[in-house]
Amino acid sequence: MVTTTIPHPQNTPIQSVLIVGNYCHDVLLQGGAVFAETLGGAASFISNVFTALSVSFHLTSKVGFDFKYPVNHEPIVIPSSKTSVFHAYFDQGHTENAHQDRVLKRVEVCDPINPSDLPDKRFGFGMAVGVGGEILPETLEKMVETCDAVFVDIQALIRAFDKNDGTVKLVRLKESGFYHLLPRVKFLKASSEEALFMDVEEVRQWCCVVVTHGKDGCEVYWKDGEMKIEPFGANQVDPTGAGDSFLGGFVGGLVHGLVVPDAALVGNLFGSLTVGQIGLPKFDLRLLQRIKDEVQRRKLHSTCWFESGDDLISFTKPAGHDEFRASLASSKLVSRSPGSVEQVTGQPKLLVGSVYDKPN
Ligand SMILES: Nc1ncnc2c1ncn2[C@@H]1O[C@H](COP(=O)(O)OP(=O)(O)O)[C@@H](O)[C@H]1O
Ligand SMILES: O=P([O-])([O-])O[C@@H]1[C@@H](O)[C@H](O)[C@@H](O)[C@H](O)[C@@H]1O
Repeated sequence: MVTTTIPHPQNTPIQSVLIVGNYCHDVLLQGGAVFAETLGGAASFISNVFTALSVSFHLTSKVGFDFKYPVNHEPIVIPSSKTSVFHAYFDQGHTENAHQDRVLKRVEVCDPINPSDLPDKRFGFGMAVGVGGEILPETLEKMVETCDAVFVDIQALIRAFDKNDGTVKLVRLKESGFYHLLPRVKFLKASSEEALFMDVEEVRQWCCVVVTHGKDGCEVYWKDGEMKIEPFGANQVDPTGAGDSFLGGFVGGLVHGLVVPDAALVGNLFGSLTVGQIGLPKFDLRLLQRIKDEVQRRKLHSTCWFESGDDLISFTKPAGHDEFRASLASSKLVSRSPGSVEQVTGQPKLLVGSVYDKPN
């Protein structure tokens, strides 16, 4: 079995998670018209998945006086600031330096998250998941000091914003001001577009790199190997938040004691559930119960991170991985009925009936 020396947090069975990143308002546009307004930000998509998976967490997030969505985990409200707002344009085609299927513009920006905004306590897991440049190098530094295992979404590190219209551009990870911290980070997640802005071969020597590939699932790279994790099918109507929900499912799976390949399947599952809906997804309660049951069953049958007691995480697909995938896939088949749907935070507001269909 291939293993690597990632210590498991504090040898305690139940892990607490710190999520750091601002909520935002998302406005989705197509053909010059707004078709939906929703709560956004990686923090909101990840909280949604954690609540679905019964993972408890602390969230540090900032919004302005105009924040308009009810949420279960209250953000810090900055009275002198507006909430960050992103406009997502789905019909401007491919650009060299941005997400392939949408052009994002940050049109309002809330305050950054400073080290002093973080709670003064230790966490098993920390997640640096900014969307609008709100995570500062010193904030990530405090996270690596106070969290046993830090997970970073590369978008928190490499986004730059056009001075005139806020268009999101990407800068190379090496020039981001965060590079020196990577040896202290445990997992770095990037979409395939974002991965072009880093040297995967170099970074995987320091931390595990997870690259997501949309409908094709994801790939995990670590020092001594790599593996592809199969996707789940989906009827995509809105790609927003797929990567965030993937990360929520992945970390949620690890928190529940799954090994990396199995947790990445849970990530793929939540990514696929997210693209099937506009904005923050609602999850069918029976589907969630099936997923949680499968995760518990799987945990009992694999050598789990927290219970192995040897401080090692296995990156090899354990026996039964394909069966676990099949059982998760079949859990998607449970039918939806009125009253069985859960959504933990803000509802999207649909302004016109049509939805965006991502070209594959
Ligand atoms: N069309 C799709 N069908 C099935 N799964 C998808 C689809 N799009 C995304 N996913 C899932 O969500 C994950 C993240 O999506 P991706 O588009 O790579 O991220 P991002 O939203 O950051 O660009 C993928 O690895 C995959 O598991
Ligand atoms: O779609 P995805 O890349 O996973 O994540 C998205 C961010 O890129 C975007 O800035 C934000 O406005 C969305 O709400 C969502 O968080």
